[in-house]
Amino acid sequence: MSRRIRDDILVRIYAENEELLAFKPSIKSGLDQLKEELKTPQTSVLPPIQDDGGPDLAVWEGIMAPYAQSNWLDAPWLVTEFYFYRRIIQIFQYFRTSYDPFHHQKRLGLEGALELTKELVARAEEVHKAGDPETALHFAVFASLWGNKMDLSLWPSQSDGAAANKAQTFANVLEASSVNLLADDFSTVLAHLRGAGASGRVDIVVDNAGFELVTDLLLADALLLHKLASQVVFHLKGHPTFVSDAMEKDVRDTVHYLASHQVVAARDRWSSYLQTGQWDLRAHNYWAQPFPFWERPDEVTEDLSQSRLVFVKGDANYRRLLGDRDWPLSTPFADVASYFPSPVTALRTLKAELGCGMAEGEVERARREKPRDWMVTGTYGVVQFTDPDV
Ligand SMILES: O=P(O)(O)OC[C@H]1O[C@](O)(CO)[C@@H](O)[C@@H]1O
Repeated sequence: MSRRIRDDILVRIYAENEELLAFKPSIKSGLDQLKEELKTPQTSVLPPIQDDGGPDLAVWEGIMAPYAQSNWLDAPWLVTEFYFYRRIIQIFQYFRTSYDPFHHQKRLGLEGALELTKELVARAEEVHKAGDPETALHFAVFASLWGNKMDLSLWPSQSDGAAANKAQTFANVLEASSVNLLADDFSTVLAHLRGAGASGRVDIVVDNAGFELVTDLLLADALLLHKLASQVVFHLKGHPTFVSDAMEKDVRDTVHYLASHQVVAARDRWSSYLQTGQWDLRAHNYWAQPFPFWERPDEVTEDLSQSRLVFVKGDANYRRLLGDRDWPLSTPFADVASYFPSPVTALRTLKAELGCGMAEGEVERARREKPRDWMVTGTYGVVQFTDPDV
């Protein structure tokens, strides 16, 4: 982990913020110090987050208190990953400047996926016109699930030349989706959304900006168009983290960018959803912290409990849903996630070695097909639902 952060993520941070670093030596030396720590992760004790004006400082003191003497390797992986990104924004003084060191990558992710996005939105429009809510939701849920395989932490943004490959890859991914599903509660999700008191509010705990975010917007669009929700609330990171994770401004930038690049749905519908509040964007620093989801500030619990269904996107959010624990893989999802304050659906491609709710036969199949890395490449996915009240 520390090597990937140092040799990949940190290298890109230097390169993509070169202009700023040239006249801000304090930021450069902060990055240099972090790089030094990561060269000797087994002996570098994790320094506390300093007062950088962040409203989350006391929370981070609490998070890091048990690890005051820990180094990069002996503190839990999830904690050090979130901590790394919190250190980065401390170095860049995000809370004083609003400077997003990952802006460039997020932008490349969006631009590099423009052709693919147009193709996908056009397909979604055809599906909507056909008028069948089940087909429309199916298309949108699986686009949103497999959109998570495109995240920038695994797929560095590339030039336009690679866009065709991405389009092809994504087409293949969608096609292969049913084969690569290790748990599929789609029909229960649909029944729930169509159930008593249909419509109302549906939430999405968002993961990455770029192409994945576009697929989440498609999901939110489908929910409204087919009257499966009357409002969609997006939960976004309060500050830059995990490279490409989406913040409120990334959603607005994305809709604006697509609207000005002839994506008609973005121009005609998505912009007005944002204006009317049918799409409601809510940012909280909690989403950028390593707590298991059963440890929540009261206001987050209160907020989520208003929802008819919360979609939880991506691998890092899924790890938090499971408390990053090593559950037996066949443990029913309901047994793990029944603490959630509302009905919940996880849309996750597997990128970390943990999981639940997967039948033994499916796990065996995946192990046979990709013995070395079936859990970490995003090849396999799950759609898992539970309603704690049922
Ligand atoms: O964007 P996602 O789906 O949350 O994936 C991020 C994942 O990448 C990693 O940082 C490395 O694989 C995992 O720790 C994390 O779960």
